[in-house]
Amino acid sequence: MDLEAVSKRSAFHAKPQGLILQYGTAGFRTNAQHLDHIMFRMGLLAVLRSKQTRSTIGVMVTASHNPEEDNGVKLVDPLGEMLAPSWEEHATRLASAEEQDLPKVLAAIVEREAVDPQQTAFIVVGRDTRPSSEKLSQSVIDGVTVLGGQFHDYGLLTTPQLHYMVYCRNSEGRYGQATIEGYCQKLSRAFVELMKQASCSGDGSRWVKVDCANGIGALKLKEMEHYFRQGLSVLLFNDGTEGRLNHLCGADFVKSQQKPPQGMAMKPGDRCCSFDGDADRIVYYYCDAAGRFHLIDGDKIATLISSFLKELLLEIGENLNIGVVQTAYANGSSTRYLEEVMKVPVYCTKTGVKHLHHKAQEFDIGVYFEANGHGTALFSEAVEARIKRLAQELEDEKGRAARMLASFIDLFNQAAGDAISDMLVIEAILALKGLSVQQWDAIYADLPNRQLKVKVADRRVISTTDAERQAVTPPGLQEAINDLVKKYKLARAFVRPSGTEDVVRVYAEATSQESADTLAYEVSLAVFQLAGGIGERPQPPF
Ligand SMILES: CC(=O)N[C@H]1[C@@H](OP(=O)(O)O)O[C@H](CO)[C@@H](O)[C@@H]1O
Ligand SMILES: [Mg+2]
Repeated sequence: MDLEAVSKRSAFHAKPQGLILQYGTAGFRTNAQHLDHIMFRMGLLAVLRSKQTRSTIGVMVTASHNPEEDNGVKLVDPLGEMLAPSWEEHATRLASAEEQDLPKVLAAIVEREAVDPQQTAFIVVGRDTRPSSEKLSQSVIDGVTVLGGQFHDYGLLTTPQLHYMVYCRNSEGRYGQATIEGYCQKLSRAFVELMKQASCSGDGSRWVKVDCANGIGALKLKEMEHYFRQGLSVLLFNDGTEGRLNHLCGADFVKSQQKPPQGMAMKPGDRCCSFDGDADRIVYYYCDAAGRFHLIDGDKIATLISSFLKELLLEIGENLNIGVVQTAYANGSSTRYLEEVMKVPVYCTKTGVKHLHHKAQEFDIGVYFEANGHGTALFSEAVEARIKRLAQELEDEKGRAARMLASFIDLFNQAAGDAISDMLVIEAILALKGLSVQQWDAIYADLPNRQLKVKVADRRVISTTDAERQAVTPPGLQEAINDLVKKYKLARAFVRPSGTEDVVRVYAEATSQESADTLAYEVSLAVFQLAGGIGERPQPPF
């Protein structure tokens, strides 16, 4: 490895002095103007990780649901997973190193991780539709090549498509073909197969309205549509031809504002969904006859999916261990419904999909979703092999159920939460069960809830335990929250420092919107007072 060449090349990707960025929950993310050196350095790091794991590593250039002027980058590990935590630290160190220290920091990582410099490296790169993404992805490639790495640039991809490509390449084709064609065919074949089973229930002309957040999802759905048209028509809105990326639209906007995106023509009863800017999140919604908006978030998606998979297993007569993984943000009603009515065990992890993904791998079938709509289902290798065998061996109703489950296994993107794949899964389940969007929504009633943000001088003063549901520091904060929660029926509240924004997040839920709002406000005041609030005191959200 020619570290001198790295130094020379790095001069073309100079780091603004003093700029310190951290590899957070979703990689590096900030205004695109500050990211060129980060991209170059992540190209370098990807090469080291690839050499160490002797596998293909992915680099995705995107800032997901953040504004168009932002950008970001994250690395994808061999099985399509998020980068291992110890390497996140290397990423932060490498990104923060001043120019002259770069070779030293690289050499330290090589030594610490026992990277064999002679080993070959292969990197795949993808990017979203932001104006800054193309140039930034070239900087990644510059970093890859200066360290002698080979690469394939996929160009425009959704984030989950890149995760899929990495997984395929490292599974010697067992998971699928590492091409867009391979992705479209794998998912569409499974979907069309499932919809054939549903057509006997009389619904041959399904359609759904999709808000693409003016992002990559629109391009990729257009590219894929003809593969699955037999089973579903998609009516695209916010397809990027006019509006700005994520501006007043997209899954994050719809979930956090609890209202429809701009630019979508919604009639009462229409089944609608929104992707986020890199198409790894999805939420559904509809409007009733009185014009009231109803959101169907990640929790209800997880409930629909896990209940359906459980029913299929029952029909096949297989007793497999199925679990649902959520975070503290999951609506209390969803947890209660899953545990008490569906008798499905539920686990809570820290925020951030890597934690959920990791936990879900412990089950035969693990379904995970963040309330904001990021999630998927994972099937252990043994289960996948067994179901695919049963699909061929069994006959009658059992055989039909096994073949359906086998198709669902193919339809899920098991590398990462994927809005396109999840949408097809949901559409197939609704069609197979003959459920309308209103009937799906009626499975349980969400507890009213409120999320607020509080600015503090240093959010690291708040530390948490019990999957972020209890604050350990600063002293007195948890006691204050407990006292406030006690005032309301069936209420719950917690606070945690955000991993992607410089704020403390406050969450509260209760039996009425008024109580949830008041509780969230009171907890915000407690944070402001006990955790070093800055600027204006929190205002009531009503
Ligand atoms: C409450 C919330 O929605 N938090 C989001 C947000 O993380 P924070 O650490 O809360 O900023 O961004 C993450 C990355 O996209 C996502 O995984 C997570 O669910
Ligand atoms: Mg996203």
